[in-house]
Amino acid sequence: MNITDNNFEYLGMPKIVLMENAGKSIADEVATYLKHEKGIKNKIYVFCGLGNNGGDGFVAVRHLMGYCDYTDEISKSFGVTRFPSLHSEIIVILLGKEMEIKTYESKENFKILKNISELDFRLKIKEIACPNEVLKIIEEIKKYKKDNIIIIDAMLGTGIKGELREPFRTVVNELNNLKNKESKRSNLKIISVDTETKGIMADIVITFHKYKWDNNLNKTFNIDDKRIILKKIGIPPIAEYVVGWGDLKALSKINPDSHKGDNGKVLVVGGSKEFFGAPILSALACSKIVDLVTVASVKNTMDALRNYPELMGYEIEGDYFGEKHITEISELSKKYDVILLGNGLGVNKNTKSFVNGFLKEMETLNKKVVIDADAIKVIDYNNFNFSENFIFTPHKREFEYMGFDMNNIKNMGNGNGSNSDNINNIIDMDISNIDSTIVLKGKYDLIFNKNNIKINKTGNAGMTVGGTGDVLCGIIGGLFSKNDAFISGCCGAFINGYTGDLLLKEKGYCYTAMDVLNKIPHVLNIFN
Ligand SMILES: NC(=O)C1=CN([C@@H]2O[C@H](COP(=O)(O)OP(=O)(O)OC[C@H]3O[C@@H](n4cnc5c(N)ncnc54)[C@H](O)[C@@H]3O)[C@@H](O)[C@H]2O)[C@H](O)CC1
Ligand SMILES: [K+]
Repeated sequence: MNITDNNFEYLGMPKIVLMENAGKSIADEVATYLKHEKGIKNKIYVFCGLGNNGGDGFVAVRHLMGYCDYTDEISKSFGVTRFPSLHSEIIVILLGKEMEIKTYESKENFKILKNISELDFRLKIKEIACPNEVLKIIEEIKKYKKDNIIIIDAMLGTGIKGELREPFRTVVNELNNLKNKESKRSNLKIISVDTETKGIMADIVITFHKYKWDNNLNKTFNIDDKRIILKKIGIPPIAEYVVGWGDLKALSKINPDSHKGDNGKVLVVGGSKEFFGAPILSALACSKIVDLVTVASVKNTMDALRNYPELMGYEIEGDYFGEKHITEISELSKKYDVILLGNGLGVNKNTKSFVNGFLKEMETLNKKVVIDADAIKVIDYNNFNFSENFIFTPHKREFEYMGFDMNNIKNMGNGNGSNSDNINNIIDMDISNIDSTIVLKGKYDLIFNKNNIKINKTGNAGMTVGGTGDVLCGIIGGLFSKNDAFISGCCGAFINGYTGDLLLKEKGYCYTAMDVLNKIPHVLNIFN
């Protein structure tokens, strides 16, 4: 959920506008349950949490005030035509203190309510922290037998973690008891905002944008649950399919008081007599993210490695990787979290038998592997399992080596594709056996596996300079040491391209892969 919210902000839509749309949609629906009969009062109790679920509640209250303000005989008797009616009263119960409200958008909306409640006696605001204050409010609600009682649960939404803490737990228990005791009363409704706070028995749930969030188990309604009312709040479908800073914020954080090696150990398996630089570029990129990076390669690479004290080396005998290295490098790989395979490996029968044999071992060891460049070209795909621990980083030609057809990709980026939420409408071929994550590089990178798909729009034509593919592989490998494959692929593509965009502004198109590599810490810091 937060990933989409934040990525929508990345697309330029401020969260406070989303909250406004959400809160208004709540008020528009709740207004239909208000009673406008003589002698009947509407009493709306809005229980608000300290996160954005509570924020939605604040916005809903403000819009509800508009629905409660209608002229009536009392107003006329005051000789004014528009005086807030006495027929409705809204009581906001904040489950905590104002200064504990978490987000900017919630704080701002709470401030507005405070300003209104100073002038309009129909709006009361109570800040409660301990459970027994809740009991007094419940007793108060029980007294109003004839009034139309609407209870709005804006306590917790998709951000809930673990078991309910106080005073939320008492509120939920007491509201459920009230509901049970007064079950015959048609004039008492509990309406939940976005999701039911854990355990509450809501009559109605007004939820936003969609019925369930794949990456957030707090929201998994099914379509035929009659209590659910779905409200669109202005989030276009693409917001769920674009890689943005929401994805970066969801990355696991580097633990500040960690020890050497806690933040990832990566083994780079690449290089050959001719191409000894490629694995070093990947390794250097990776070393900006993890603690320990070792390059296993031929002598030429080892000689070049001497210029980079931050990298460790492991020399293999010969000019190319071959069958005889499978056991040795598989053994070595056990000490590492992630293996980067392919940069500068060379394409010949030796490297072919090494890559296929080595990947079988990696699959047996359940090792995370980023498979790039030459390794992609030499795999025997007829006898290959796309394991979920593998990330591929092909460009278009390598993608076709893998047995895919570029004509099946409707690239969302240049508008000739569909933005629907079904992978097959974007990639119309059977990828049900693709557990691996594929980062298909292009003007817009497409990152997908059989369950997920996202598009990355960072980057520019300057990225075609040699070596940026090796840098991308290193970034993804570094992230992969502490995150799962899909988010590592997405964020690696985003960081690589975003770095290139910054360099384009600074240097025009003539930046190099080393410039990108050296800019990575700066970009990581922006989004940390
Ligand atoms: N894109 C949309 O659909 C929009 C949804 N909005 C609303 O935002 C909430 C999610 O907000 P968030 O701040 O991430 O989380 P919550 O408000 O649900 O809760 C966080 C809040 O609660 C505290 N907390 C967490 N766990 C517990 C617990 N077990 N017991 C007590 N308290 C808990 C935590 O400390 C935080 O203070 C979504 O549901 C929508 O309602 C946007 O407003 C509009 C766009
Ligand atoms: K709720």
